Amino acid sequence: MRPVVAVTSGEPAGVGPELCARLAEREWPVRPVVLGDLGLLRERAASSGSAAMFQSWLPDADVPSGTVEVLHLPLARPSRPGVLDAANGPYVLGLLDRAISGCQNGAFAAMVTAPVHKGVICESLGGGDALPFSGHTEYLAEHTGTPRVVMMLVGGGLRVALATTHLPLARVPAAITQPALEETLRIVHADLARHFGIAAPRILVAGLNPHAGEGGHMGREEIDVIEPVLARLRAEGMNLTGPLPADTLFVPHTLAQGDAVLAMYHDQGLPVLKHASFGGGVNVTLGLPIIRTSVDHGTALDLAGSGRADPGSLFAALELAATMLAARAAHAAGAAA
Ligand SMILES: NC(=O)C1=CN([C@@H]2O[C@H](COP(=O)(O)OP(=O)(O)OC[C@H]3O[C@@H](n4cnc5c(N)ncnc54)[C@H](O)[C@@H]3O)[C@@H](O)[C@H]2O)C=CC1
Ligand SMILES: NCC(=O)COP(=O)(O)O
Repeated sequence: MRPVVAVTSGEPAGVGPELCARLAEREWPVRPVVLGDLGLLRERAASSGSAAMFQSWLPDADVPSGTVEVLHLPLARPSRPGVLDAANGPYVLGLLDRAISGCQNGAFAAMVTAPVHKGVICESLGGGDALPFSGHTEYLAEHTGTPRVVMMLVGGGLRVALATTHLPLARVPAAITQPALEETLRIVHADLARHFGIAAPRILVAGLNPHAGEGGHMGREEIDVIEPVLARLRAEGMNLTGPLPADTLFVPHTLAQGDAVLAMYHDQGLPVLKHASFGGGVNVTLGLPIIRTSVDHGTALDLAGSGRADPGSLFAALELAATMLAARAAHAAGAAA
């Protein structure tokens, strides 16, 4: 029996629904079940030229090839491609809630997420200028009761984890405290072993400031925060290199010396990753009690309904969820032996 993986179809006005229809094009090592409005999925498949067939998910039913299994959850209002509607914000969050509860009660082995639109969800929550929804990562942490999680993107031969995620740049330095950085590194270390089969991970840690602070002349976070944490964790046996100047960390010679990079903030690490792998990269949430992977791109409202959106990242996200499930089982078996 293949493990059942929930695939949330995301923002209904974006490319998520049509990309989910394209899961019908392949056989998968896991059994994907798309969470979304069945009518919407049919309509977007048709408008984007997909020949996918759809069937309601019944755990014991057989599925002909070329068919997408769907757990139908109804839209609040009909959706047009490229046109956001805050009335559907609760629908999008409802997809996530259903996937989370299914992972927690054992119905699903993992979840994969198609893109959501953070702005329209904030609007639907009446956020004003506040940010009541800043991303799947933070939402999953809150809704699984996990105090800290880590966003890591995988692609183009790279693994790039982030010490901070969706935060205004001005708030980044204050968020990089010794306890936060220490917890983040522990999560990256543990999950590279648990979910990626890397027994003794080598982690390259970026500095925050240009030239990693130039010995304190261009900022002191490296001296006051990062170095003491690295020293403490090295004493426990972790293989950590840094703080490294971020501008040269991503040269091939340096990257070859690590299994993953820890960047200090979103736009320090992700542009490099997306340059190397856009369309085939995967976003993984480390530190959760469940396995969650996601596409590396957003809602692409400009492409919705056109059939021109590339499904490569969604396909890679599903493949990686399957690989992580296998690695987790092997790790657990090793620990029990
Ligand atoms: N996993 C998620 O839920 C993510 C959600 N977002 C959200 O998506 C919304 C739009 O973000 P943008 O910055 O405009 O990024 P975007 O990724 O939606 O679009 C950037 C450019 O990439 C293109 N693109 C995106 N996906 C593509 C695909 N599958 N195939 C071909 N081309 C593709 C778009 O057409 C556009 O030109 C925002 O609300 C953002 O927060 C962004 C990244 C990830
Ligand atoms: N830049 C990554 C992104 O926006 C996706 O974040 P999340 O929704 O997976 O938390």
